[in-house]
Amino acid sequence: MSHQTVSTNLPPDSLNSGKDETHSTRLIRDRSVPTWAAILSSLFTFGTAVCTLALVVFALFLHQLVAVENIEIYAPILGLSALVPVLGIVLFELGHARSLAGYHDLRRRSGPIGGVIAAVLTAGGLAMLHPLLLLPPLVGGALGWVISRPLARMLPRERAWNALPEEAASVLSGRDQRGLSLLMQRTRRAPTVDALSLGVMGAVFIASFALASWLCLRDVLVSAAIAPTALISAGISRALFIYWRATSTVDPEYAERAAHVQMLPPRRDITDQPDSGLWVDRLSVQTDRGQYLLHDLSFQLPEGSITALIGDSFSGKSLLMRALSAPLDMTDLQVEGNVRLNGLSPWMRSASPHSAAIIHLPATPLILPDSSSANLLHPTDQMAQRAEYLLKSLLHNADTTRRILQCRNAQHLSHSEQKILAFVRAFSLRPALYLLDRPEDGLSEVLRNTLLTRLKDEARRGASILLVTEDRAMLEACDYLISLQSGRLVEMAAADEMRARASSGWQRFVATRELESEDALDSWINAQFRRDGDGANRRAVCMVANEMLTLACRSDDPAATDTVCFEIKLFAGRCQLRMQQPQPLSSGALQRAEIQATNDDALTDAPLARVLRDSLAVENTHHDGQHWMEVSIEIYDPRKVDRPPQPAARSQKNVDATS
Ligand SMILES: Nc1ncnc2c1ncn2[C@@H]1O[C@H](COP(=O)(O)OP(=O)(O)OP(=O)(O)O)[C@@H](O)[C@H]1O
Repeated sequence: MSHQTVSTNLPPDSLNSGKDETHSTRLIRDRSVPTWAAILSSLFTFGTAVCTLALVVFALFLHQLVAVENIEIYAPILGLSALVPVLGIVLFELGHARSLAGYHDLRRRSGPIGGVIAAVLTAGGLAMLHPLLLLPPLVGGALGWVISRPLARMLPRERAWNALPEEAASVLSGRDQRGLSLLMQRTRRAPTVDALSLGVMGAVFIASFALASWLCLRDVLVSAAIAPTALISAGISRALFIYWRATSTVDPEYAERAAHVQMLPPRRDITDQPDSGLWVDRLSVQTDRGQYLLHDLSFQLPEGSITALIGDSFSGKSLLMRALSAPLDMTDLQVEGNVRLNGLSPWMRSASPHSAAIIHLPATPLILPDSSSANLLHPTDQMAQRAEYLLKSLLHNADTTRRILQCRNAQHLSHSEQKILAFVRAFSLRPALYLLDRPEDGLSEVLRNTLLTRLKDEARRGASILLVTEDRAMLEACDYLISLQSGRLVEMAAADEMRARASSGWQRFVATRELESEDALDSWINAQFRRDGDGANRRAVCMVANEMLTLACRSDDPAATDTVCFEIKLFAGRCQLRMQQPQPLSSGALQRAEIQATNDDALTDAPLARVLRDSLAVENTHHDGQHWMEVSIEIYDPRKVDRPPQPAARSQKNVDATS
C-alpha cells in the first residue's frame, strides 16, 4: 500500500528547512515473509534428504561390492565418492541457514515439507522393491501423527523453570534477571512426546530390519540391502514425524493475534469524509465473550491538531491507541470499524516502502538492546545531523546528547534518556499521526516543556497528535478533548469549551439519537454518582434520563439532529439534568403531560408525563444559543442519611405502569 505523503511544512528551526524531505525522512516497510522463502526452504531440506539417502545407497554398494563380492578397489573409490553427499549435506544445511537468515520460524515450519517430499519418493522406491516394506514407515508415520497432535495436546507441557512461590517472590523482587526471563518464557512441549517419537523410530528400524531379513530369506532382497532398508524406513518415519510436529503448533506468525479485524465500508449517509487528518467511524473492540471494551467510537482529528483522550482508569484510552495503530496485535479481541488517515487506511500493511503514517509511543519506550545508532534506524549523515539537532533541542545539553548518541547498548540508558531517544526516532520519521501514551511519564519538568514545544512544532508541520496525559501544560496545549467512559465516547469538543463547562460544574454527554444509546447514557449517569450508598440516586436519575431519551427519539421535529446532548450538574439535595432540544416544549404538551402524570393508565406511553412525575420540576431553558429541557431531580447525600430513601412511591407507580 502506498501512503499519501503527509504535509511537510517544516518548523522554522528545522535543519532541513528548504530541502527535499524525501532525502531526510526514512521510509518504512511493514514486516513480511516472501512467498518464495517457503519454497526455497523446502528445496534445501529436500537436498539434504537426497544427500542422506545417497549415503545409505553408498553404504549398500560398499557392503555388496566389498564385503560380499570381495572387490577391494571399491572400498577407497566408494568411500571417497561418499564424501560428495557428505559435502552436499553440509552445503545444503549451511545454505538453508544463511540464505534464509532471520526467517527462523519459517525454516522450522517450511523446511520439513522438503523432507516429506523426499520421504514420499523414497517410500515409492521401497514399494517397488516389495509393497510390504511400506508397512513399518507408514505405521511409524501414523503413530507420529497421533503422538504429535492429539496426544501432545493432552500431555502437560514442560515449563522452562518450575518456580516455587518463594523463588518467584525473590525473582519478582527484582533480584534475579535470569530467573525473570525463565519465568517469562513460553512453555515448551511435553518431554513425553520426544521420548515416544524416539521409541517409534527405533521400533520402525527394527521392524523394517526384521521384514527385510525375511525378504532376504525369500530371495527378494540381497543381504546388503537389509540395513539400508531399515535405515531408510526409520528416516521416512522421522521426516513425517518432524513435519507433524512442526505443523502441530500454532504458527508464531499467527499466534497472539486479534481474533478478527474488520474494516467496515463507509456509511452511505456520510458523503463528506475528509481526506486529511484522522477519521474514525464505528470503531469497536470486543472480547470473545461479547463484552465491548470500545463501543462504536466515531470522531475526527483535524490535520495539525493536538487532542487529549481523557477519562477514568480502564476507560479504554490505551486500548483505543492500540486499536488505531495495530489492531492485529490485539490478542484474541475482535476489532471492527472504519479508520482513515489522510484518506487511506492505516490498518493496511505493506512490504513496499512508504512514509510512516502512525507512530504509537507507549509509556514504556520501545528500545532495542543495540546501539543508539541502531535505535535511530542507522541514520544517514543528514538524518544523523537532524537526530543530533533534535536531541540537543530536547535536552539542551551537548554532553548528554553526545553520550546518548555514542551509547553501545541503548537499554543501559536511563528511562528518560530512552524515552527521549524513542521520541527523536519518531520525530525523524515524520508521521501523519502521533499516538502518545503518557509522554510525560518519567520526564523532568524541563524535559516535559521542551517536548511540548517540539510537539507543537510537529502540529504546525501538519501532524495530528492524540495523547493520553495528566500533565497540565500538555492538556492546556490541546485543541480538542475526547472524553471516554467505559469504552464509550462521552464527548469530543474544543478543549476551551470543555474546560469552561467543567469549571462551571456541568458535565456533558453526547450520543446518537436512538434508544440503543440508553446503556451509554446510564453508564455516564452512574459515573456521576460514585459514592457508597448512591444507588438510589443513580436509579432515580437514570429513570428520568431514559424517559428524556425516549422523548428525543420520538420527536419528529425536522430540525432534530442525529445526536442527543445531555448535561448534568449536582447541587445539594437536587440535580439538574438537561437535554438539548430543537424547539422548546410547547405549553400545550406540558399541560397534557401534567394531566397524564396524574392518570396511571396513561403512563405507559407518555415519556414526558413520566419525567414530570419522577422529577421536582421541568422547564424550558436557553443557554449557549440552544434550547434545553431542564429537569430538577431530588437526590440525597449518602454521607448524611443512614438509610437511602426508598424509591419514591411515584417510581413504584412507574414500574407498575410499565409492567
Ligand atoms: N486483550 C485484552 N483482553 C481483555 N481485556 C482487555 C484487553 N486489553 C485491555 N483490556 C481491558 O480494557 C480496559 C481498558 O484498558 P486500557 O488499558 O485502555 O485502560 P486505560 O483507559 O488506558 O486505563 P489507565 O488510565 O488505567 O491506563 C481494561 O479494563 C482492560 O482490562
